[in-house]
Amino acid sequence: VPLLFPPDGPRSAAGSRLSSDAQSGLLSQYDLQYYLGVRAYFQEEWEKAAEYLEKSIATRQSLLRTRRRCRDECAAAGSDRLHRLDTETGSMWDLWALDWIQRQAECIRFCLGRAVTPAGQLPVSAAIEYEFGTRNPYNFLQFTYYQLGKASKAASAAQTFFVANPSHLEMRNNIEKYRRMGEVTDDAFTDREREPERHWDIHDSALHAEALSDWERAVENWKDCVNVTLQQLEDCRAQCVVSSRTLPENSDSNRGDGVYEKAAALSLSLLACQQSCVSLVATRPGRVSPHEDFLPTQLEHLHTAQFKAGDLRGAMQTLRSLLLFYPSDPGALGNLRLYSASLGRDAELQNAAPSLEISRYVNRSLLEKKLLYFGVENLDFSFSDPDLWTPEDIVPESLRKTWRAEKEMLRERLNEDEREETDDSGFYAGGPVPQVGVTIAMDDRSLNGTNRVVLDGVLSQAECDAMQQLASAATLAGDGYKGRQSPHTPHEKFEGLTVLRALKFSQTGMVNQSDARLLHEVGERARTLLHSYFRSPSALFFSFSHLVCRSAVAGHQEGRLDLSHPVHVDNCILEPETRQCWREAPAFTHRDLSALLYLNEDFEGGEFFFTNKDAKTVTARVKPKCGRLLGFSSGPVNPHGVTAVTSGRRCALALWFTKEKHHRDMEREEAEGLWAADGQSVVKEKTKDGGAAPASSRSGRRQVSAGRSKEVKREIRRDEL
Ligand SMILES: O=C(O)CCC(=O)C(=O)O
Ligand SMILES: [Fe+2]
Repeated sequence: VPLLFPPDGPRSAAGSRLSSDAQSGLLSQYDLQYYLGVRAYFQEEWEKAAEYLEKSIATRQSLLRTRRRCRDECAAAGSDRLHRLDTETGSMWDLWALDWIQRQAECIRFCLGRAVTPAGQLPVSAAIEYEFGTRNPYNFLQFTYYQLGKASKAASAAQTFFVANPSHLEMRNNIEKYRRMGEVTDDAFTDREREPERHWDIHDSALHAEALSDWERAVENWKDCVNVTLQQLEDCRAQCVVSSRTLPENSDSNRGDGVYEKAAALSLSLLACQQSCVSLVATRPGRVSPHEDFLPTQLEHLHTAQFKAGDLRGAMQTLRSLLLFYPSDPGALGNLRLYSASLGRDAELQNAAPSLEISRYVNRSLLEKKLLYFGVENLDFSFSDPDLWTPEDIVPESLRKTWRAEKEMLRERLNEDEREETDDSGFYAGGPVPQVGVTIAMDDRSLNGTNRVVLDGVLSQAECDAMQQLASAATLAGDGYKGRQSPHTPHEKFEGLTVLRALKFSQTGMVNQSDARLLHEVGERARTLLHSYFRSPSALFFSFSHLVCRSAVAGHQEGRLDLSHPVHVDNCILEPETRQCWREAPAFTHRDLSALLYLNEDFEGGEFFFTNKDAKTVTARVKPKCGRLLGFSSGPVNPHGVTAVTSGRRCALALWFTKEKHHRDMEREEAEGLWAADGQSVVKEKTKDGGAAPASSRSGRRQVSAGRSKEVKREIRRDEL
């Protein structure tokens, strides 16, 4: 967000610029609208935030459509100059070429000028492109609509964001919450960005039809999929040609490139942009890697479906299209021979030509690649080819050699990164454990990682029983706290109880006051132990904690393959494909230390495990049991998950700590305040670093009558919804 400063300074100027744009009826700067929306959001001016965020989305969509239209309208501009290129010789050739480009550019500029303001035609920053590419505007909109009480709109924004960010656990929780709201119907959960991704729906229907052996429908779906994919490619390519771009910078200013070198660099960068559409269109929202060989693979499927459906002519035509990508593919050639033999002398069938669209597509792509590889070899241009089918003879041998060497180096570097991984949390595991009876059961070495620990003996059996009892009592008490379906899996129920909620139950007599106090106190105990063991240089504040149980849903366990808690990192959004972890809102980025204090072992499954950043390779496992405290730094060095709980109920106190005071858990403080107001000592005392140390007393036997308790105003917090 800090990158989104408006280009023209003060707010009033920006606002008035936009309103005069609106009067002109032209499309204005969507990045400026977005900036105003985000700023209103942080100022909690929800109406205004919704207005500007929606405007920015709509303006961007119109702009993309306008560019495509202008490209189509101007496709023929100046083409009479092109004909001269074939006939003219000598020094006039380049002038005709420049003239042709000039005509095209003029046509496009004029076309855009009729629909878009001059500022709206300028390129937006990479940060804005990233925001829209990851659908972050819908993240802001979700919360904005929630604040405005527009639950259906919020649900749709949540869904739209989630489709592109499927590992975002908080948004998943939000969607679950919207689903439980009576006023939100199923069709509210629409993906608002579906249109430019509709080839995926068709793709999936085609696969579905195949699975059902419904070959007629599969043929229709695959044909449709190929066509829509080609259209999406055109839409994407149009954006390269028509949107303004900055001239490629001289990498070396002394080289003194002239106008021709600049022109070459610019047109090569346009070609590279157009080529990159292959990857963009083949990448599902929310995924990082494209489907490899997307178009040829669709043709393979289409061919099989046509054959199965008895459409030999169609199958033959599709094979010929496929051979344009892979001219010497032995499977395709073999099939072609087979068809020829069985079709006999039916001339019409034998001559089934490849699809015109595919043949145009392949030819154009080959021409572009030739130019690009020329640039790579001779002009220091860098280009990464998105296709697997590129024939070898298009790539100069010298390049192929360099690539092989680079690939090798990259592989080595990746291995090194894995080994040299460090944790920037500031923790330094290995400090003393200041409690009698507590032992270090596993450390960094035995847990195969950085800043991880397992301490045993933190709770007595009686304490574990009391806490489990508390979980059961709170479940029985109802009042909004019913075991609900887990946000992570449909095969388990999930119950969570915070200290404040336990206190309020105790005030109405539904749970024991002493148990509510115990819940608070064992959290403090865990905090002290971990603060000391991890030698935290700063204070550790509670960020959030709850008593949480996961129960297997009987009759739903057969052949289960999912996890109780999918692999994740607590303070960032893990992207296993790239091994990156995005420390960005609204992940709980302020969490520094995570802990689980386990209460029981009488269940099946439910094992905790750490993985590498690939989210696959398990590096250590921890089996829960009463009094076992697992602590680890919340950052990217510690991806983790929980295996399926297939029978029984698994309970733990989950705790997250932060080093930043302003992120401390206000709810917990509220509970402490209520206890203090009732004349009970708060079970903590301030230490010099601002943190809290546990007191020895486990007081609080007195039952408070329901009538006397003060009602606590509690709002849904941003991280809860
Ligand atoms: O329950 C556990 O063992 C781990 C839970 C967890 O990773 C989480 O809630 O973030
Ligand atoms: Fe976690």
